Parts: sequence; C-alpha cells; structure tokens
Amino acid sequence: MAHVVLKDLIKTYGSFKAVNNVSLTVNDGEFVALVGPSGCGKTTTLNLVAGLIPITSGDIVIGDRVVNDLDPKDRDIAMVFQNYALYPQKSVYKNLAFPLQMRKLPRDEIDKKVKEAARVLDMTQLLERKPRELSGGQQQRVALGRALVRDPAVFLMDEPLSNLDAKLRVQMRSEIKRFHQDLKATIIYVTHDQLEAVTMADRMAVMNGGYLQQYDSPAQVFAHPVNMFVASFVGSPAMSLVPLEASTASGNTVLTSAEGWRLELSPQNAQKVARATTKKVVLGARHSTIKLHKSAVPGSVPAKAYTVEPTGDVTFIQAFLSGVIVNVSVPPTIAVAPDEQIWLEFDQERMHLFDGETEMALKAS
Ligand SMILES: Nc1ncnc2c1ncn2[C@@H]1O[C@H](COP(=O)(O)OP(=O)(O)OP(=O)(O)O)[C@@H](O)[C@H]1O
Repeated sequence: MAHVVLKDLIKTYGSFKAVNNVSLTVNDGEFVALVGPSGCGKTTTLNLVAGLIPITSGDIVIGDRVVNDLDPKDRDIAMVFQNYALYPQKSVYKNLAFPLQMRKLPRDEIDKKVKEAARVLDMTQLLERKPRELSGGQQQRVALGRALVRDPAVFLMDEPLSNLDAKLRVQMRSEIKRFHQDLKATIIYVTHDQLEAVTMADRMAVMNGGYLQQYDSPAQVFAHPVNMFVASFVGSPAMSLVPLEASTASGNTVLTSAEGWRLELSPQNAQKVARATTKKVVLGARHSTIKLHKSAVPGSVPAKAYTVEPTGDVTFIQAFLSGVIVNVSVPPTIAVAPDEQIWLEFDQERMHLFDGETEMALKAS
C-alpha cells in the first residue's frame, strides 16, 4: 500500500475550473472519502489520480513516484466503478483471473490470488457462477475482488454502491469498511452521500465548486464545520441555519431576529461573534441540540411547528423560526401538532455561529 499526495491540483475545461487548487495527502492505509454535491469535482479529482484524464497543473504522487505523466496501467492503482463492468459470459473465477492473465502471471499464482480474494470477500461458493446469476451486492463484491487480485498500491472507488438498493447499500458499506480494515488498504472513495463518507472514511474531503472545503475526520467535520456549506452538507437532517443580527449593549451580546425576539449569548459565544466582519450572524444548530418546549422558558425563542414526522425512535419536527425552517428532534412521547406554537432552546455549548458575509465559522480564538 502507498500514500497519495495531491498538490495544487487543477483541472480546467476551457475557462471552467472543475478542480481548483486541491491539495491533500492520503496516508498509507487510510480510507479517504471525496464527498460533495453533484458537479463539485470529486469524480474529476479521482479520474486525475487514476490518470484517466490529464491534469492541467499540479502534482500527483503515489507512493514515491510523481505519476503526472504515467498511463493508468503504470500507476499501480485499481478502480471500482458504480457499474461493475463484469464480463457477462465469464464465470466469477474467470472475471477475477482475467486481469491477471492479461499480465501473464503463471497459472498457479493466478489460482492462488483468485482463491484468496474469494476467501477475503466470502464468495468462494460463487466462483463458478456467471454474473447474471448473482445479486447486485454479489456482483459488486466480484468487482471489488477484481480490484483486489491486482494487489494495487491504491484502490480508487467511484460511487461503488450507488446501484444497490438502500438495504444492500448499508450492508456493502460495512463490507467495504471491513475490507479496508482487514487489508489496511489505501482507498480513495467518491460519494455524494455524506452518510457513506461519515460512516466509512478515516478522513473526508468535502468539496464544493471544485474547491476543497474541509479535510478532516468525520467527527471533526461534524463537530467543527469550517463554513456554512460544510455545516449544512454533513449531517442528517441538515444543520439548521438561522440568519440573525448581533448587537452588544452593557457587556451583553444578543442575537436579534427580524421577528423581534432576542437571544442572549454565553460569554464564549459572545467572543466568537465579536470576531465577525459584520453584524449579520448565522446561528447553526443540529436537531439534537435544540430543546423543544410547549411554553416559554428563559432563553427560549418562539417558533411554529410545520411538519411532524414520527420515525419510531424519534420524532423529527420542522418548525418555522424567524422565517426559516429549523429541524428539531423529540422523543416519540412528546406530541406536537402542525401549526402548534412551540419554543426552542438552543444549547449554547453546541451551537455554531457563522459570519453572515463570509459564511465562515466564527471561532473564539
Ligand atoms: N469533459 C468535460 N468537459 C467539460 N466539463 C466537464 C467535463 N467533465 C466534467 N465537467 C464538469 O466539471 C464539473 C465537475 O464534474 P465531476 O464529474 O467531477 O463532478 P462530481 O462531483 O463527480 O459530480 P457527480 O456526483 O454528479 O458525478 C461539473 O460541472 C462537470 O459538468
């Protein structure tokens, strides 16, 4: 296995920058997810690493080599795509053996590698079947196996689970994670699904508009999003973002809504707001950090329930607060009706504050 370094990577199509100065290091044996909305440049970044498209500028290092000008076959990588591209006429065994035959490996070595891959992926009993005799999940496992037998320095995976139904996707998610843990493989994994990235990856690279927004562990990205884009992209339901106006009088900092309510900030949050470039401040809160009250309590602000969605364990409520929708979760024992007047209390320790102009997270120091 090997590490991968992207340095000031740029890919332009005419005047359009699909990948804009992306720099990141994937450590040896690390599982990194490139994640972001459609069109953010994640597939382009992966294809640049694979060598499927030429870079405009920057450097790509795999192991100890700068691979900028190497053909894909010389980069010591294996790709797994969302369409498995298995050979329909060949058995699973032959599908796995084929890339090795192309490399002219001795027959007994091929046999050993194929059987080992089948063992690792728990598909020994499927080796004689044709792809059409396999479920979607099993076909995806064969595609993984085909990458595995090549023993690459790096696995590159592009939305490998997106053709599977929801239940199978969750199961294969665990299997790929296990695959990574067992093999200590270096994996770069593209997905638009933030939950896949959060649950599988050691680190996630969140992209938007060709730019790398944040590169950190899922826990860090979740707890400390650097800006409003990352805050609202990672986590489900999305973090609520409420635009407010900050003011300070006699040492107290308050956020005021257009509707007229006021929220007094803790000293630590007041410190953050003092660093804003503008009076416009956006309050961010995850559903689990907002308490719902049926009547006003000190520190709470008035809102109106809009939709109520019981899921069994927890009920999700969308409420209107200062003209925007806020997601709140409550235990199923609390009954709330649409249009009911409610009061929301934000956990000041876990609230996020963003500069309303730059959209960057405000930090205490
Ligand atoms: N060959 C090309 N010519 C021109 N523009 C391109 C080309 N390939 C990609 N793009 C543009 O580059 C941007 C990034 O594309 P890319 O496929 O990397 O996005 P993505 O994040 O993988 O999105 P998706 O999840 O939809 O695949 C998009 O705006 C896309 O339209």
